Amino acid sequence: MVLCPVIGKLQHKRVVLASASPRRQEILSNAGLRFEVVPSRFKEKLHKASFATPYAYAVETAKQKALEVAGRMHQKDLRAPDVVIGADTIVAVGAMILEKPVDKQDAYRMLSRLNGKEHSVFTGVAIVHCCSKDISGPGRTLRLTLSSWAPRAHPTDGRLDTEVSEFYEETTVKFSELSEELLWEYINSGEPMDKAGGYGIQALGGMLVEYVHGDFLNVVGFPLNHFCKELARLYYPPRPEDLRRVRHDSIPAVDTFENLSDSEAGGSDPGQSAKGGRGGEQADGDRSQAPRALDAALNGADSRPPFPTGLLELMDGFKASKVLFTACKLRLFDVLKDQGPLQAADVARKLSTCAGRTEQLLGVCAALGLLEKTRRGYGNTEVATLHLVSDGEHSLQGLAEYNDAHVWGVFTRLGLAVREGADQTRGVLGAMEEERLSQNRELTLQFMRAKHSLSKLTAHHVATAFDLSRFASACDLGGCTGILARELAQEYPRLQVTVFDLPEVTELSGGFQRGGRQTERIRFVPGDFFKDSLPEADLYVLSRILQDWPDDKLHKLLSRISSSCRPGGGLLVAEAVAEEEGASRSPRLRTLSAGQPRSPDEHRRLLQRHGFRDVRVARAGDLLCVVLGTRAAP
Ligand SMILES: Cc1cn([C@@H]2O[C@H](COP(=O)(O)OP(=O)(O)OP(=O)(O)O)[C@@H](O)[C@H]2O)c(=O)[nH]c1=O
Repeated sequence: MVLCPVIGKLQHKRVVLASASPRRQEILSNAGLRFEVVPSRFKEKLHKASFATPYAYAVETAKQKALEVAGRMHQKDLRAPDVVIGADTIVAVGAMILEKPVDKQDAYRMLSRLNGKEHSVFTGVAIVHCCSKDISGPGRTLRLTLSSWAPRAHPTDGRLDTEVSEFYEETTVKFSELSEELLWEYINSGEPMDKAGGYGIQALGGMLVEYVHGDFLNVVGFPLNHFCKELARLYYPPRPEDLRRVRHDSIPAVDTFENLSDSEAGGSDPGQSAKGGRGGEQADGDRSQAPRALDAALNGADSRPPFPTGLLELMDGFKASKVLFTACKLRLFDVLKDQGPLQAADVARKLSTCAGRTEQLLGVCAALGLLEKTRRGYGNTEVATLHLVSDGEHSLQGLAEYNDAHVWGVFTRLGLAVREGADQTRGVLGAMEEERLSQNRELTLQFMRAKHSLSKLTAHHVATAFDLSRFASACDLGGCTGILARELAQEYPRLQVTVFDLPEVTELSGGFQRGGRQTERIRFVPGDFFKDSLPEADLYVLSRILQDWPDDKLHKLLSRISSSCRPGGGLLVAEAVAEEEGASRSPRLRTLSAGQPRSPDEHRRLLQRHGFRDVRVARAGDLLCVVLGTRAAP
């Protein structure tokens, strides 16, 4: 059987399938693989929003399922299996990921989303090669860095070293237009309940399907063909002379995009190179993932270090940001919102851009989960519709524009900042400082749009982190466009809110106001909180202000607020979350301003130092920590 030699490579190894899926077990058994079944106990609760693409989520889930079983078996019987296979199948429609329905209503919700639509089924697969090594034993113990920071088992008398090979497969499926009656009849059959997306293509669910493009078994739950190719690559790696130039596809297809930047646009559709999954391409440059490399490395026959996948992702990261910024600047998402889906050539025509390079850009955006590609062309995904269309309620277009126009330049001067220690924002935004915002209206507006879009994400969390109903008036220092003021006025019907900010900001804030009753309780007062008297208020608010100032300025501002605040008054501070004190600072690079994120305890001590007591700390989403202190009697 053509695949036997490949499957045969595993015949003399202890293979475990870390899956309770009867379909997966059947597919692998039918292919002649001998294995034990040890269902994984990994809870499939990874934070979906933290993955750039649906398939990245499936691959990571598959990996964690397999590593959990490998670690548990290593602990239990001190001899981990040789190979553990994990898999995770998800259905993706737009940027929405559909897993197994929790109940019939959920199944109905899923099937309704899929009804009459084309969607993708991704199965992520992880092949974990294990090697238990007795750390007290003789010989060389080589700690191999995992290609991903996977949890290690807590060895009793040996360390479990693992090498993870991972990939995903995508299959496109289209449902016919289905009646409510048929959907409920299918749901009441019970078949949907243990299947991603709420359907089983291999059974009754087959009746719902109009067409399938790609590997059918991948939909059922295990991409056998890709799995065998992966085994072939691992156990029969190409000879050096066969090796193509190593391509790092940590940012799918950006590499292709870059290659084409120096030649007439054309070439392969980057979206396709991303479809094959990372294992196929990554592994070409990733030979150290092959088990032979692990054996050789452990026996000293080969001292090459493990492939630095994570590091390459870090090196490539800037390309993805620049692709996003370019797409935003071209208003790509606006065009697709109004006229999508569109074929690449039509997009190029509407944007008056080069057809070939536009196609590359679209492919990369699709690979990054910003666009979805169907037979009818490219359309916005859910996240693009929500956050990248310029007039959307939750648009982050302003932030992208500002980062591209200004912050990007700041980071090009990072070396100077590190060498000279100066705050390099002056180098790029210096124009803003020296010539003052008032003489640079466009720059001010870009800054305000960026701050407006970012503040919109957290304004409600900040306004509701504590019960502020005891205050009758609030002053939002540096309140910019008044987005937080709106939330405060909306949340606390009797609160009067003053937004206090530089004259060149308050004169432009009108453009950001939307109507509504609460605006009657909001006023904008121009001024400089370092120089001018602060408006009277029961509660002073600082949202994303302190972290942008050096300590001397920060203490000056807090001292001025403390003097203006009457006993019993409050100070509400909302700032970027930093790691706990002493840990490495949040890896999110700041805009090189002179301030830095502080831990909740550092904020607490800061307020106490300036006369505030009963200091409480809360979290506002993933981004901010909120601190509220009460002014003590002097
Ligand atoms: C789209 C589709 C999915 N499935 C099954 O859906 C489950 C996905 O869930 P999972 O979390 O990946 O796997 P599991 O079943 O929970 O097992 P485990 O690996 O232990 O998590 C798997 O069963 C698949 O076959 C079908 O049988 N037919 C289909 O058309």
